[in-house]
Amino acid sequence: MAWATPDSYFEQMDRWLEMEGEAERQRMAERRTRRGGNPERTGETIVNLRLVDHRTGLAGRYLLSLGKPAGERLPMNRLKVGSPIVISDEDRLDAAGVPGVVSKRTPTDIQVAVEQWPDAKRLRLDLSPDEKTRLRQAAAMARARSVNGSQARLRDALLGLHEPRFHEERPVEFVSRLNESQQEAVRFALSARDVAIVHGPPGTGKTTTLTELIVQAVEDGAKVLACAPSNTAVDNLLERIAPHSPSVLRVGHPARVLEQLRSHTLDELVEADEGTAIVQEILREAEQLMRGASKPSRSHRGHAYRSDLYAEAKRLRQQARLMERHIIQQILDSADVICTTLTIDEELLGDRRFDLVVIDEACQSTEPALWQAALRADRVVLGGDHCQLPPTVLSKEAQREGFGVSPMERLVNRLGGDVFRRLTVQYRMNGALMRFSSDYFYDGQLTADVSAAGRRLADMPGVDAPDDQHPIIEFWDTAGASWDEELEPDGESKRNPREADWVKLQVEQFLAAGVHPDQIAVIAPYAAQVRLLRNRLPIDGLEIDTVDGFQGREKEVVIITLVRSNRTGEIGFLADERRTNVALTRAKRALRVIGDSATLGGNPFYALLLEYFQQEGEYRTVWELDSIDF
Ligand SMILES: Nc1ncnc2c1ncn2[C@@H]1O[C@H](COP(=O)(O)OP(=O)(O)OP(=O)(O)O)[C@@H](O)[C@H]1O
Repeated sequence: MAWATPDSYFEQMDRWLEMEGEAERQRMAERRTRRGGNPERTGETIVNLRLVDHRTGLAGRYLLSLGKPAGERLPMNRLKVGSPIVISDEDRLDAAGVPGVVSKRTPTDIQVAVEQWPDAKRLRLDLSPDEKTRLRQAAAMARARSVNGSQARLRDALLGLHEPRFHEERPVEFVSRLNESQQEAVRFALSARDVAIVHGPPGTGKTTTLTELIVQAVEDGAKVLACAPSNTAVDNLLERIAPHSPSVLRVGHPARVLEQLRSHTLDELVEADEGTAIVQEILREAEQLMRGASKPSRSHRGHAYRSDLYAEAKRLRQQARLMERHIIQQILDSADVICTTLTIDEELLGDRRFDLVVIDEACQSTEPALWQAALRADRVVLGGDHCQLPPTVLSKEAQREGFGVSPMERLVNRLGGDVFRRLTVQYRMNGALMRFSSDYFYDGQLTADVSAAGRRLADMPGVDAPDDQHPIIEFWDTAGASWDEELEPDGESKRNPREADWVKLQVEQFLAAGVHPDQIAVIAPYAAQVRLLRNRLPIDGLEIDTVDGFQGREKEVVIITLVRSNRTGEIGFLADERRTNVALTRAKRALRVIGDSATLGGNPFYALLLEYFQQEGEYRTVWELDSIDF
């Protein structure tokens, strides 16, 4: 989509943002008032939680760890680190809950940061509409609308209103070993005067390339803001940058609590700062004064004395807060690279500007999410792949109108090759496994690096697989076998029990051959099928998830169940080819897919995919199985 002026663009975005807000609010209201059925089924609610532990975080927030009774595992849910939530009293759902943010997750516990103590025994968590983020995005867009000078030039370049401009490329001494297309992308991005894009198809080292770009920019003396839409993607970047640049700082909640990441978080750095001991001492003193003041006293003088103590305690608290703020600002000042999600804590970063903003996974960002980060420098580099998952949009109407198109996709479509460089060597898939995706999505430009090109299951230590020269690439067709899809009881999601039986058989075969459970991914497009499979295959280490859970990840073996099988050829959101592209490109050595060619084959994309399996791999039918009544 193209807009003729900044005003028309921002007016459209304000409208879509409002529609999205309305869709989120409606969804939460429906969830909270729905009676009967299992409220956890949506993945947006967890019920029957108890307080397991608590502590105090920065700026006096409470960090509450919540879990099920007897340490039961939490249900499959979409409450990720950084998600806004509401905690409510399970028995008083009509009362307004306490708002907060998820700050950590384990299989059995979920930690949330809140400013108020929730007063209840049985707690419920609901994913909440993200009003705060929306307000920040709307405010950033309002600013972007009225900027001038170099910022206006960048804005207009990001809107595609003028061609991107570049300096002459300069020679670069790379710190990592990069292939030719990666080197070219770094030189290109370093030469950008306003905007440049690094297009990274699956496994091509997009994050590796963006990391090199950041390291090079820092060597040139630049201050860099490194962002991504999700906490996990920010952590990925941070993990790569940290070994090269000690002064990299992570703000916000890290989703992965790795030791090497923790030492870069603002919380840890503040804690390690010498000044923090003094702040804590002052806070202790303030607390003592408060305690003294709250002791009962009858004398008249006592009353005045008490209010003096309160006033002094308040003064000390303010002093401590100021000192803490000063420490934080010093830490921010000394960082060469600051890593954060696109939802920027404006209070923390103030009007700090950078020489370069880098946004990884930029194709998972909506347009309004771009502007908080983009306005903080005159140069922006976006990295991503518009042929993989687009941003999530709830409002069906906004989606239909085009809200699901990320800024990166829009720019690539509008400006073409002038604005991006594509990485073309991939390090994940065996060459044959890669071919379909390369031909269909990437103009046949991908090649497999020698380290990956010949990867086979038989080469894995301890695995007893046929010593075939080919990787495993199989499509199992259920056409005519009546392995029909069904609607999950009390739900809207689809599942296919017979395909689930087949998946179980495949997993058992791979395990028997010596493949470790954590080397296998089972991918299903529908949450109901994921739930069914998780019940049937409770194997430690085996990951069963929807496509979204696997974006950016890889496994030795991937099993995909496509679920849809009906007489009308309806394929629902399988029609989004990019979703299937992600699923197909996670495997390094073995890929087995099950689906119904009669249902899928009417779609030209799946017709080509089936052809690929016939040519490159094996095309089998479930009629071959010893008994299809297993
Ligand atoms: N030039 C290179 N030489 C050797 N290995 C490389 C090179 N570039 C990337 N890799 C390897 O390829 C793998 C993928 O790299 P990276 O995670 O940077 O890719 P990505 O494109 O961000 O991945 P995704 O497909 O998940 O978005 C990593 O294991 C990385 O070490």
